[in-house]
Amino acid sequence: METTELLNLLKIKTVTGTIPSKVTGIQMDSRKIKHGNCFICVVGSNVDGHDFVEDAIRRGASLIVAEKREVVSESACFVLVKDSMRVMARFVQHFYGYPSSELAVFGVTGTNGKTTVSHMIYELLEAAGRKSASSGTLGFRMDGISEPTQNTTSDIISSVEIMQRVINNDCEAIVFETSSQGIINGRMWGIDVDIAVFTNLTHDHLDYHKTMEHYGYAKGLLFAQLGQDVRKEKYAVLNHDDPWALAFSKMTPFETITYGLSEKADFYANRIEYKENGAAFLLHSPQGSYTVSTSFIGEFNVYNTLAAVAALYAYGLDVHVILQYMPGVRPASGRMEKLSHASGPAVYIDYAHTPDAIEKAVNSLLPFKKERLIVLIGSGNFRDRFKRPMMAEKASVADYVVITTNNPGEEAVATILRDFERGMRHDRYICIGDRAEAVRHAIRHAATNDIVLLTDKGHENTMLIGSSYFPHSDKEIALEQLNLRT
Ligand SMILES: CC(=O)N[C@H]1[C@@H](OP(=O)(O)OP(=O)(O)OC[C@H]2O[C@@H](n3ccc(=O)[nH]c3=O)[C@H](O)[C@@H]2O)O[C@H](CO)[C@@H](O)[C@@H]1O[C@H](C)C(=O)N[C@@H](C)C(=O)N[C@H](CCC(=O)O)C(=O)O
Ligand SMILES: Nc1ncnc2c1ncn2[C@@H]1O[C@H](COP(=O)(O)OP(=O)(O)OP(=O)(O)O)[C@@H](O)[C@H]1O
Repeated sequence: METTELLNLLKIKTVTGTIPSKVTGIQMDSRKIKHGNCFICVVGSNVDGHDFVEDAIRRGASLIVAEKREVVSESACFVLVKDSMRVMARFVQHFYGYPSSELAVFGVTGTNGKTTVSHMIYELLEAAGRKSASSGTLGFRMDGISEPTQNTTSDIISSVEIMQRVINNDCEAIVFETSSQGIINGRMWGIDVDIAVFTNLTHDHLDYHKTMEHYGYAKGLLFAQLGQDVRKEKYAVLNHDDPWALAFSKMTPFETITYGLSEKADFYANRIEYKENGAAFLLHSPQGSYTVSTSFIGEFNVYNTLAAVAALYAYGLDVHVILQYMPGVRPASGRMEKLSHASGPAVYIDYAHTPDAIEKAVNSLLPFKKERLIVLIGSGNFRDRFKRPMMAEKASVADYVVITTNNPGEEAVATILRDFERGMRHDRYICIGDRAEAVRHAIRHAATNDIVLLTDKGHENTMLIGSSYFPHSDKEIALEQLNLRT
């Protein structure tokens, strides 16, 4: 692309050096620079991108966008700007031809349920023959491929590149899981979201956001991101039963479609039958009432199902068409995933890592308890320490609790265990710092009629100890231990 085409997008800038005629790509990471690329310096939370200007030039960058005058040299053309993140969003969207405008874009946000709802939307679109993609905690998925992503919400350059691939693959839709950190850090800037979905808002990430108000504000920005151009067909899909939905509905001029268990919601469920391997209920929708059967356990998954159905209705699919494919959709990896093994206790691998998610996961298993419910909880690496006693309090409903770590990183194991212990409501628990040993203990300790719920690790297959990642899979360890019992 002509460099001047990009530079003309900016009103306030200072350019030094000879402007290269063309830009061959845009990068925020010097290690990815190729000949003729534009390198955008971003001040990060670990390091400052301005420190990598020389590296970027050595690798072939010919245009540098920076906020700090000190880095300017004669080795390249420099563009000094006020805010390089903003410039990056504009440059990269322009460079790739605004790909989100050619796709139906779903954005799913909320404290819990983003992955599950995104997974359901993606699987249902595919089943209905609407070629699609999704990007989030489980990685980038399209056409049977699954590639890991660093974040739940990827940086803007990765997302735009992904959308370009999705268009080249003739897809019509993409589902983005949008974390509050991703939104507030501008990782969604310039993405033309068509259907914004809200699951719920409860305690999490307060190490980052400090207050629930700021956390809510960050989530709300997704609904503001629908924009103001009312010639477009856009929708906000909101959980009627969550008090934050009202605030989010005020952030958009577009129609809101609500879901929940209240009869006031546009999509609501009643006559719910909870089963050990799913749920069945009566769904009431603007297109009539239908019986629904799913492989998703617990009330929270009834909400997730309603959110996905409402989002796909907003997209343009008929409710009876969506529901036709619902029985074939399996839970996402590590989300209330029941291990399949010949005998022994029922073991569930789950990703619950907030007080609300622990409560919901525990409550969804209680009706099936024959003898005891054993719950394993863990955390680490200084992540939102305030939530740990609250998680332990919710886990206390179980008959026996195994307190452990998860990705302890640089944090002292004793501190993590003590944080949890403060929230315990009874003394039927044990603290085991090493997670692998804790998982083994939970299974060894369980009788055949017990239920074991392993939370917080879900699909992940690594463990951060110190600054290094080691292989670790709750699922593999649990299956090994179960096999030893037979
Ligand atoms: C605190 C935070 O949000 N960090 C995110 C941020 O990275 P950063 O600011 O730390 O970047 P940095 O390492 O300081 O580097 C600064 C700049 O120098 C550049 N650099 C660096 C090294 C080098 O050799 N050359 C170079 O050019 C980097 O590319 C970058 O542009 O920008 C990166 C790119 O977008 C993110 O990957 C990274 O997420 C980190 C890994 C993270 O853990 N973030 C968490 C807080 C997060 O965002 N979590 C949510 C999920 C929450 C949930 O739902 O549970 C998420 O969306 O993932
Ligand atoms: N709607 C919901 N309400 C409360 N808890 C939920 C809900 N959906 C899922 N959960 C719980 O939260 C856990 C994580 O679910 P999921 O991965 O779908 O959420 P998420 O928002 O994507 O989380 P993260 O952003 O941390 O990946 C599940 O394993 C389950 O225990």
